[in-house]
Amino acid sequence: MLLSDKRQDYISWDEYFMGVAMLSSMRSKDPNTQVGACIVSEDNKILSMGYNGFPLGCSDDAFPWAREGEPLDNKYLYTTHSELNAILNYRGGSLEGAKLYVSLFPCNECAKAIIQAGIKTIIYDSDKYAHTPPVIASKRMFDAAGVRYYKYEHTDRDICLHV
Ligand SMILES: O=c1[nH]c(=O)n([C@H]2C[C@H](O)[C@@H](COP(=O)(O)O)O2)cc1CO
Ligand SMILES: [Zn+2]
Repeated sequence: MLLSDKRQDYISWDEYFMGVAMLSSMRSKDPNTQVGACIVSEDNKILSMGYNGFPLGCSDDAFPWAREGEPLDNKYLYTTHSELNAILNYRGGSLEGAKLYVSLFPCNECAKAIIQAGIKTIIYDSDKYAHTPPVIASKRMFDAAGVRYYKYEHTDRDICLHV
């Protein structure tokens, strides 16, 4: 038998892909909630990434990032969610059978896109809106459609980037 000299403290697949999702979230201009997503093939290849932001051409300086106020004067009508951005950013064909790593549990609108895109597994971190109708509806649809979801398990490892 050959003795392997490989490193033992390499990061797991889940740490790797959730790390990429978290890094993507750092691109978000949303002052309150930054969300990142990373779509991965069944054989662990990264297919796409996304974060929450305004659509192309809609300047972060012209559109509002406020949470409150009149519907036309706050962010909710204008933001594209990280999961939808990750799906739309993929130009390579089918996402059938793919996995989605996301830093916040997907809302109902993203759930519809996720299901229709053929994504079959969700690995999420925060579920801070679990009690709200969009997330309750989302879980109801995932359960009906056979989309599996499980919470990311944090490890003790600190992953630092010094750039
Ligand atoms: O699944 C999601 N994905 C996603 O990208 N978002 C974005 C939209 C908003 O920019 C922000 C939520 O804002 P807030 O927490 O201030 O309500 O996160 C929100 C959700 C809701 O679950
Ligand atoms: Zn959403």
